[in-house]
Amino acid sequence: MKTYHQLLQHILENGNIKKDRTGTGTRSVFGYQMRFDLNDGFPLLTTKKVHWKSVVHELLWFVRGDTNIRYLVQNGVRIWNEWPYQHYIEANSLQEKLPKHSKEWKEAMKKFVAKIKEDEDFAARWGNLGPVYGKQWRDFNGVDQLAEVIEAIKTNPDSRRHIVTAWNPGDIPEMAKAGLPPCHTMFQFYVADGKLSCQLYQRSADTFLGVPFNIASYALLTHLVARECKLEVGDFVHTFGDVHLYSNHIEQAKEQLARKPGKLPTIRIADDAPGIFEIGFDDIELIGYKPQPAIKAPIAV
Ligand SMILES: Nc1nc(=O)c2c([nH]1)NC[C@@H]1CN(c3ccc(C(=O)N[C@@H](CCC(=O)O)C(=O)O)cc3)CN21
Ligand SMILES: O=c1ccn([C@H]2C[C@H](O)[C@@H](COP(=O)(O)O)O2)c(=O)[nH]1
Repeated sequence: MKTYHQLLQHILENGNIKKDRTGTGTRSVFGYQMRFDLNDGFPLLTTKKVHWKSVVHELLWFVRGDTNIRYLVQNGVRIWNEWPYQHYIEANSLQEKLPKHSKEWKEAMKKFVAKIKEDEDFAARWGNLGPVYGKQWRDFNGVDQLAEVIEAIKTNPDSRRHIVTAWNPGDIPEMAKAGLPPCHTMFQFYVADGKLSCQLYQRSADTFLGVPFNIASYALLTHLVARECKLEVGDFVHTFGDVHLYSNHIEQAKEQLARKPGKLPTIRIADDAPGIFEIGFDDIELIGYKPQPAIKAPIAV
């Protein structure tokens, strides 16, 4: 995963100092591309431990068209909790009582998450992120983009129109309320030599926390779609707009850069596993993942 290290290094050397929505501050560059041949192994970072379980559950949650964090919470995935929680705080005018990132804020978040898990009505009211990825992939103004793109890959592999877009302009204000406008904005598939490649355009990228998840997630999506279409896997191409390192991730990035990348793991999907729309967590096995220890970093909300 030298490719990812090169991106970290590139931002450290060339990043513009830039303010951002969260008030954290970033070093950022505009435009960058990485390419991973999925036949070289599964691109899950080895120079820090990435929470694989979250990657798989989040992707299955997108594929099933779900937008409520309840499924994630019930499966021990924490990565989307902050946004509906902050929306709950603001909708109930609790900002003064619970200032972002304070001790009280953190304590109250635990209670909020427990309630999402236990109380179905509360989850229905406060756990929804709005019409984010899952909704757009499966029902973009009535179009099941994921099902259609899979059908098109099977019937017309040479097409140059194998696109899924999460950027639905009319829905952006609704997404911004409790979630975020999509960061992984659109992706395209390409077939050559019996291999399926995928390219993602990511408009905004948190290089230290988000990108390792995004690479793994789209690599897994490519495997699942290839299996569905009886193709081998090709490349995953990751193209960026504003790709940044938050100012409170710089030391962590340097710590990671000092580590040497190890051998990549592989994945195996059970032969008797159902298709992409029914596949379960246990059907997907990660083999030989031996990462170096996790590196903690605060998330910008
Ligand atoms: N600022 C920001 N960065 C992101 O990457 C991001 C957002 N916001 N908002 C929406 C989603 C949520 N994603 C997230 C959120 C949290 C982590 C995170 O905290 N990761 C830690 C711990 C993971 C765990 O074990 O639960 C990590 O070390 O990777 C990663 C991706 C990606 N997205
Ligand atoms: O999958 C994801 C989702 C989000 N991010 C990051 C990119 C930015 O740091 C924030 C979003 O903030 P905006 O102001 O809406 O750009 O989340 C990511 O890297 N990957």
